[in-house]
Amino acid sequence: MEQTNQRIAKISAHLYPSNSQHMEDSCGIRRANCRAKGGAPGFKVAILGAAGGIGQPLAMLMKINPLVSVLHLYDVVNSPGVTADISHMDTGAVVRGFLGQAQLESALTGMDLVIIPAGVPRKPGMTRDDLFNINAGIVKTLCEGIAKSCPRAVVNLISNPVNSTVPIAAEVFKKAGTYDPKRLLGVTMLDVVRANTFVAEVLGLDPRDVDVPVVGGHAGVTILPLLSQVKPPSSFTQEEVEYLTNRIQNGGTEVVEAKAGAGSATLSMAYAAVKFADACLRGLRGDAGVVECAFVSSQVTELPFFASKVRLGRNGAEEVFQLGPLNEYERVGLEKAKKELSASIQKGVSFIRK
Ligand SMILES: NC(=O)C1=CN([C@@H]2O[C@H](COP(=O)(O)OP(=O)(O)OC[C@H]3O[C@@H](n4cnc5c(N)ncnc54)[C@H](O)[C@@H]3O)[C@@H](O)[C@H]2O)C=CC1
Ligand SMILES: O=C([O-])CC(=O)C(=O)O
Repeated sequence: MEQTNQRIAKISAHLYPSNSQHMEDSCGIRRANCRAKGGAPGFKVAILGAAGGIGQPLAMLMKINPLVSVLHLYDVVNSPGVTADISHMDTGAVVRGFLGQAQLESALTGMDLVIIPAGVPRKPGMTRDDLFNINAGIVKTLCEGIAKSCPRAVVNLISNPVNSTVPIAAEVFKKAGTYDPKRLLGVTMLDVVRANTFVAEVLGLDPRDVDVPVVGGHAGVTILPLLSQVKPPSSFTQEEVEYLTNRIQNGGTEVVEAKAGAGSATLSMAYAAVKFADACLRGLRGDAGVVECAFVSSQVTELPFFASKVRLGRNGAEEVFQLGPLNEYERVGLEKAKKELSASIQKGVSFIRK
């Protein structure tokens, strides 16, 4: 009997070299005999709000991303179930779940990239700004956690109103002494994704071959598609310009109304968030020429934050590009966008400085 036990121990030690360390599995249960997974090079990514409408498909898509080695899923509800589910996917990333404020620190420690889709979504008849009262506090708390536990992480902020939540995050980081403007990015990728789709429809092209810069911010008239700079170079009638600008600016509302009270864009947003996060990770890896639109600290206009094309590198948004030549229609749109943006930015700043 003793001999048999020794043989099993020997085989086990060979098969499970990490046996003595007891790995924590995806449900947070400490389980013996889990072989140390991974070792695969990659980045550590946390999703805050991972059990939500965006969070769940986003978690699924990030689990597939080969650049991710560790995926932390944090929420105030339901994260154990989502984590258990996602963790069964036979892709490289190791998944761990975290539930509630008491586990925020563990969820964030060591992360390279933090994606934040936490917060309430719109219902028909609401503007994104109507979400401010609830989401401002959520973003503040989560950013305080980031400042404490992973101050060097790149942050992708999705929670609305982005035009105000990004300034809130910046103020929280400034207060904590950890602010690096290059590492804080408001996610406006869905505006670009929509613009590519709608413009491709009008031009009769494959959306994958179309690139539309969308600048400004992420609400109504602050969403400014630059149709004069579409690639491949294209011309539009004035009617097409007005139709496209209006549809791109109101894409979010189109989904909110179609969902009729059941929330806002989640699936297309998860797609857009992964497209953007993947670009950030390629930048962190050191890939050259990674350029996407994002709402960042900016000197492109007189406003402290503005969405435009940025070059993503090892330190986040390493270069913020100028807007390039605008036509008259776009110049008028820019003035309108700046007026609303300025108020939204100020509202975010005042929330923390009050
Ligand atoms: N930037 C963009 O382009 C877009 C932004 N959004 C915004 O994303 C946010 C989330 O949308 P959905 O996923 O549809 O909402 P949802 O309500 O389905 O999910 C939100 C999740 O956040 C969680 N949450 C709430 N408070 C939290 C906290 N303190 N810490 C961690 N998690 C917390 C909730 O438990 C829930 O699981 C909304 O503010 C929405 O307006 C939505 C679409 C596009
Ligand atoms: O419209 C909303 O409330 C959600 C959002 O930001 C979008 O879909 O662009």
